[in-house]
Amino acid sequence: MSLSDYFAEFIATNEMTVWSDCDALPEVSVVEYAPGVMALVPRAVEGSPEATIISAGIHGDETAPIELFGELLAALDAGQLRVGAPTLLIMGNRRAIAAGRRYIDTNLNRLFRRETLLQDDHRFECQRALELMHAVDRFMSDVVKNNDAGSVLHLDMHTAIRDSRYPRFAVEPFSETPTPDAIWQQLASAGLQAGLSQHQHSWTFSHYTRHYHGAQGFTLELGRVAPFGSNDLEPLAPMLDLLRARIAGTHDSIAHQRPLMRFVVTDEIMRKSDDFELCFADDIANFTEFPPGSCLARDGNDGEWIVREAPVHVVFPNANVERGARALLLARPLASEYPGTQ
Ligand SMILES: O=C(O)CCC(=O)N[C@@H](CCC(=O)O)C(=O)O
Ligand SMILES: [Zn+2]
Repeated sequence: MSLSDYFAEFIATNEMTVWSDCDALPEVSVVEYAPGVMALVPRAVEGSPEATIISAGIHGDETAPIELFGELLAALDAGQLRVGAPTLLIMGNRRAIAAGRRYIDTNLNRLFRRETLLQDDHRFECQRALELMHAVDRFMSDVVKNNDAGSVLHLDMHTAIRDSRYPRFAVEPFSETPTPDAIWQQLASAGLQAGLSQHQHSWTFSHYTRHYHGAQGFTLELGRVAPFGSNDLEPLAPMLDLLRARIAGTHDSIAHQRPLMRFVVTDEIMRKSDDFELCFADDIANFTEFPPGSCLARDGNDGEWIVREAPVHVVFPNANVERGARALLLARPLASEYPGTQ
């Protein structure tokens, strides 16, 4: 069975896909950790190559990352991409992808919290979050050597609902430990134009690998949501190059010279009531700047959110989130444009 067939079947069928070993990767141990989750581990490795976790389809309507993932599978199947470093390949929300929806019961990318996610919550995404957390735990304990957790890179690929002043950007989950410069440089070389650092825990998938395992986890926004077949993958070619290089274990040879604009989240506005609305047009681009005095949102009896003394940049505004969920992030730029500096 090819990896492409396996993942296509996983998305398309309601039956459990059964992985049967393939001939295309003779020097690689290919193990199914959970449905739609494959660990590829080279049987003989030189040195200690850095492991990578690559996930797509956590939101079912974000198709460009799924197409990029498909390119990797095709290259692996064709023998055009050698596995030189441990890799965990994850296809997130099967049912939401098949339905072309962000999620089925609840937003999967808010559930990655060990302390609160219960085994007996039978909503589809809750069960899937448990499977994905266990798969990452297994990869980190069985495959990643002791003390190497900090070198593992988790790239959780998404696309944004709206346009963006920086069409491709990385969200860095909150952590006490700063991301090494070399990682920012890899992201910049992959064509990411901005990095947005979270100011508090957010319980997303990439936060999970960072918070519980000390890995380098990022949510990547790779353009705008579009149906399958309508994505322009050309601007994502450098991203594909990075993914290929990480799998091959050759990313050290990638040239780094692009700048990356850095922002930090200063606040988030939650939707509290049914009467929540944004004060600005629905289709403004991510990172649009609002000067002091601007109204950002109105929420039932809580009144209006007004920008105070310094301008803010608005990211992920969405009035239609579930009650209690994040409706927008407010960010400010860091002083320097260059990777790793603040
Ligand atoms: O465009 C939007 O409003 C949402 C795009 C998206 O799915 N973004 C991620 C970001 C996760 C993070 O904050 O790290 C999400 O909302 O889950
Ligand atoms: Zn998403």
